[in-house]
Amino acid sequence: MSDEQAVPRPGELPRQLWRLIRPERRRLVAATGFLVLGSAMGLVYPQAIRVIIDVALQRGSQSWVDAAALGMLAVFAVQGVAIGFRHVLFNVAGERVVARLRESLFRHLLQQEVALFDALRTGELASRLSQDVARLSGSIGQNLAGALGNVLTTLGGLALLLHTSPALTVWMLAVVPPVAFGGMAYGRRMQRTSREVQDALARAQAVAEEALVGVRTVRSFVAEETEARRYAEALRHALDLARRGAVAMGSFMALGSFAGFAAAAAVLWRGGRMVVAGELTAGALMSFLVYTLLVAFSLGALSDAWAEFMRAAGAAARVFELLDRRPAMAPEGGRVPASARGHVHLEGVRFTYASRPEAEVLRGLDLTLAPGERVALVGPSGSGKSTVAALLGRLYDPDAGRVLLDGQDVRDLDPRWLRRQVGTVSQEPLLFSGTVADNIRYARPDASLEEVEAAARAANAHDFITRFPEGYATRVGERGAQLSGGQKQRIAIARAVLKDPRILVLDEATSALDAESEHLVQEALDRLMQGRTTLVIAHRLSTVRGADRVLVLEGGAVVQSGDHASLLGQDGLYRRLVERQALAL
Ligand SMILES: Nc1ncnc2c1ncn2[C@@H]1O[C@H](COP(=O)(O)OP(=O)(O)OP(=O)(O)O)[C@@H](O)[C@H]1O
Repeated sequence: MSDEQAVPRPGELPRQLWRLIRPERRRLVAATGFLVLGSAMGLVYPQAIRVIIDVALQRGSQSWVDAAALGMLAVFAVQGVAIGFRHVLFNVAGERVVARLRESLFRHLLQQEVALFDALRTGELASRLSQDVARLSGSIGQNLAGALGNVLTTLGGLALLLHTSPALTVWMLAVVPPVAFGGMAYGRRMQRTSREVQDALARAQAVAEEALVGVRTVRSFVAEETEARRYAEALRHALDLARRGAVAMGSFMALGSFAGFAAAAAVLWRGGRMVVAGELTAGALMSFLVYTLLVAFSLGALSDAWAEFMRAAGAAARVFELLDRRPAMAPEGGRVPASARGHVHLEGVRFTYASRPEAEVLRGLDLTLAPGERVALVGPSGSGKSTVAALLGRLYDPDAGRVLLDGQDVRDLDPRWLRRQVGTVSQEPLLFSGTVADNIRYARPDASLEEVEAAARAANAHDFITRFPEGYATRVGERGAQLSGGQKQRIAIARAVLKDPRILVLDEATSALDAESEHLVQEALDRLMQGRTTLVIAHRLSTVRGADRVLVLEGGAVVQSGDHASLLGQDGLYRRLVERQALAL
């Protein structure tokens, strides 16, 4: 999804935006009031200049000068207050809209089917949450306010110019706007050049980083000189671009400054002649010049704001596209049986990951788990074991065939209810930053501390948790970084105990724990499996020995089934796997 190309469908964006902005309408109306007031004050003060020059100076009256100056001060004071309120109100409204947008986007993202996350890069999703939304926030808050102010100043300024002298206004309009727009267009080109320089520098940095991170490899291949040359080359490219940019900028500054002052001189020349001819007062000419500057700056700022709006529209389109997306798998709704017995049946299941359409993973898989039965799934790497587990929790739907729980197609059941019946303990359990208790409670946020402790006891985790100085309130660090592998696993088991599902999917850890830890984890798992239908993706001989039945998976289908002893007696894949000590590796 490339930048700046996604353009919203007409009519769509305003409606979606309005829904988000609506709650801020009072604040925005007040902000607009202050905006109008501020802009009006900006347009009033040149009148004071006119009064000072035309009336006060000609009459030689000190008191008129004083009055005009005081009047100007009052105008600036009001303008200052208006600018302050405008800024606060627009920004707060903008930030509130953006927070609302971020929240609903995040909520909506979490509702999407898992397959979407396989296809999209996480970085891209995170960038929508942060950068795209931030770009929108800039537009809604400051930019919109600024642009509106500039429109008002331009229109008001033009009206006052026409009022002061229509003839001079026509003259001014022929000279000033082309210079203002020309300057802005050029400025944007300069921005592009400076972005190119940034990109070139970033590429040079990537070269340096690669070499520094891999300094051991560089050293052992005596490639220091090669790397230095690569870096120098990348730098030279950036330097070339920067030099060209500097020359362009220099000529722009020369030309721009000349054009700007020449335009002012042209207006002054024409106006001066009118003053000499008695068609205009000196004060009117001065205020005319000030209005001209105001209009020129506002026009320039407007064309900048326009460019920013176009970028924001692109960002908005990407954000709203996601916000509009309906999950391919409804997140809730469907039958809610009173209880589950735990009979699982997969019938002729075929499945291909949408993100990998060329490789069919499951090819007509049949599998039955009786209530309370403990079944081990083994097979070579990539044979689809984890995929079977994912289908049980309905993270994906099969392309053909059915997954049945107690004889009912899982697609007819409420997914939230279904997922409460299926508990998973994976190889590398993911803990969230927070306390130990928070992590165990993840299964049931309303569980009492007693229940959390009971679950931890059942998972052989209570002892090590209470040995921490802060016990259950110990923070585990991001992704549980402050815990050992065995501790993380036991917390994950405690989580599953608390969830108390009818069906259990265990993905046995491949990385070996030390014997003591291994024993504690195994004991906890045995306790957890009691009375539950269990599917273990097995990696250890001890696990398959303890299973009621072993299923051997190959090429996306069950090729052998039976208990350990009988399978070992057959000349087949199972025996080869056991001989190679590679049940599932
Ligand atoms: N999210 C995904 N998107 C696309 N392809 C996937 C995805 N997950 C797994 N696959 C592919 O599907 C096939 C089966 O993967 P699966 O993880 O089910 O195998 P496995 O038997 O559990 O393997 P292992 O023992 O190595 O964990 C593999 O070829 C894998 O590359």
